Amino acid sequence: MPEKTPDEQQLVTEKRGHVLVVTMNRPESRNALSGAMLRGMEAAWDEVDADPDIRACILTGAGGYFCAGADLKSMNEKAPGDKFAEGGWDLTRLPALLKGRRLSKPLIAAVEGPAIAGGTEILQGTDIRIAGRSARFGVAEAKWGLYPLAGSAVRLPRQIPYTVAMDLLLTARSISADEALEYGLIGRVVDDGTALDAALEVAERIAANGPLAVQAIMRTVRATEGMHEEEAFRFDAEQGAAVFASDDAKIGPRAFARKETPEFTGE
Ligand SMILES: C[C@H]([C@H](O)CC(=O)SCCNC(=O)CCNC(=O)[C@H](O)C(C)(C)COP(=O)(O)OP(=O)(O)OC[C@H]1O[C@@H](n2cnc3c(N)ncnc32)[C@H](O)[C@@H]1OP(=O)(O)O)[C@H]1CC[C@H]2[C@@H]3CCC4=CC(=O)CC[C@]4(C)[C@H]3CC[C@]12C
Repeated sequence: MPEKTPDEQQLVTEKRGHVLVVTMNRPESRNALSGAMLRGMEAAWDEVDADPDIRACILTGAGGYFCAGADLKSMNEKAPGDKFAEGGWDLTRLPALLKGRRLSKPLIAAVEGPAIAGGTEILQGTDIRIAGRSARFGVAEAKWGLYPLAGSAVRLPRQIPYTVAMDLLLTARSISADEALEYGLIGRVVDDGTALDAALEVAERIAANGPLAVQAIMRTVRATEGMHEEEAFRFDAEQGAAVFASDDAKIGPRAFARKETPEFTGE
């Protein structure tokens, strides 16, 4: 394997069994997002979707920090506004930050330290969220005269109570992990330094389940968002029937009867 360039090292991936761990790696800048990091993230999501051996993935940050959003210092060299004005940008989609792109496998966030601005924005594209007790969350963009362009003005009020979402978006203040848990922005608070271990435990549990079942559940949840119940149940029925017709649906009940652990093939 050729050695990675410094740019490529800003986003590190590691496969642990059936789990891909994706690490934002600029700890000296609290893992602030660079163009190179975004390119790495997009490639990682492509790998997750394309590799049938990957059954779950984790997004985390190096050095005890999750992510401080866009690199504000580099915006003094060339502002995103100037970049965008050059053309070639479709701002309805930022696939690296999971705006306009949803993964086909479960994504778990393992948060330590700050998850601010873009950090809380990408969090909203994850499925299961675990944070160390000292983690902090917030959508700080307005504080700097910026806009949360990775989707928070749309997604946050759909994920947490309206008044809390508006408070966070408009005041740009940050909140603790306990508050984020109370509002349902995250699902679990653990001791500092153990978020990745807890995320790995969850990912391994998911990876041990029938992959066809897991991915069909993901598809149904995603595709039926905003659908009328009748239409949603039609989609749900198609997905469920396909899973019940699979080999995995025979392997599971057989293992139960034999008091064995099922070894799913994903077929
Ligand atoms: C549009 C999205 C997104 O919505 C926009 C944003 O995310 S705006 C970012 C706002 N961020 C913040 O408000 C966080 C600022 N930081 C802090 O508040 C604190 O640092 C902290 C709470 C995070 C941590 O506090 P600490 O006390 O622990 O540490 P501190 O001493 O403060 O910091 C330690 C050192 O780290 C440096 N640091 C911290 N944060 C940042 C930061 N955000 N940027 C740079 N450096 C940071 C700090 O200065 C210290 O360093 P010293 O040297 O020691 O002083 C956008 C999201 C992604 C964008 C795209 C990215 C790629 C692109 C590249 C381009 O060229 C074109 C545009 C684009 C595509 C770009 C477009 C916008 C986004 C999509």
